[in-house]
Amino acid sequence: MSVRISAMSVLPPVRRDRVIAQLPQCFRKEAAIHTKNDFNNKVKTACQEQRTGTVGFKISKVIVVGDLAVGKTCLINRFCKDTFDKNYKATIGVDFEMERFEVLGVPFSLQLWDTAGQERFKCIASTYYRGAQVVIIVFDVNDIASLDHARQWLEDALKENDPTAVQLFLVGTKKDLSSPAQYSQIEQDALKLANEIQAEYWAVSSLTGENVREFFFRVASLAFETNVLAELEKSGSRQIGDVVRINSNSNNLYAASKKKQSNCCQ
Ligand SMILES: Nc1nc2c(ncn2[C@@H]2O[C@H](COP(=O)(O)OP(=O)(O)OP(=O)(O)O)[C@@H](O)[C@H]2O)c(=O)[nH]1
Ligand SMILES: [Mg+2]
Repeated sequence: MSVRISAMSVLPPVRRDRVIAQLPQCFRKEAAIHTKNDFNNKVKTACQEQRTGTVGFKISKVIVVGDLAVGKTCLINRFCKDTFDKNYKATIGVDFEMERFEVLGVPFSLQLWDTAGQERFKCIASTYYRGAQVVIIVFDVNDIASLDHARQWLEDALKENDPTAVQLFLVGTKKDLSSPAQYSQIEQDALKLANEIQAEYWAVSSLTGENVREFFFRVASLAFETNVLAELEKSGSRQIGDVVRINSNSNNLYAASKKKQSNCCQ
């Protein structure tokens, strides 16, 4: 508790437009990590009671992969800087941005790794895949080949990570460039793939900003939820018992700690 207060006083406050009080909804119910309307009850209670352990200091690593020029950098720049550059500048290797959120009153950070899609930079970029909690596979909704390559990007990203621990998103970009008819055709294929690889599907436009903020809020919220649940599982009953003791009577705590000490010397 005291650590949390001092960390909060050192860091600047989280931007007002990065405060998440409610679970943002998925884009398509047919391809979502889950379709619940609200945060998990255990997570909500833990946040209210400030029992989120180390989650408030955690930085979750997010890697953004996909073919060259599909719009990975523009997607990150639209969200983090609210800018859009119509000129293509290839990412060389990797870049990263930090984004701080506050979810259900708890600070939470995402480290967004923007990787190169160009083949010649791929081997540098792939050395940064390790330790990702979230993998975002980006394709261009006007380029079916970039969707076909999504599986390969996924395979490469998962080589460096525990597949069961990664949250996956499949994101179609440049929605502004496609007609509704063209779009709905590629969306069928994208939804099918998203289901096969168990990814949550989104379609966005970094030019207009459509769905960009909603998407990243969803990523932050789901990553946060997973982290809190993992923390609760890890801490189990021992820490919860300790908190009860602290709250009920500080003398008891002293007695308990003395007892613990004597036990451990035996
Ligand atoms: N119309 C439109 N153009 C976009 C959009 N997103 C990106 N672009 C354009 O697509 C081109 C490539 O965008 P980038 O974000 O640099 O692509 P990238 O995936 O980062 O490419 P690499 O770094 O080489 O892997 C640029 O010219 C962008 O302006 C979008 O939503 N709409
Ligand atoms: Mg780029």
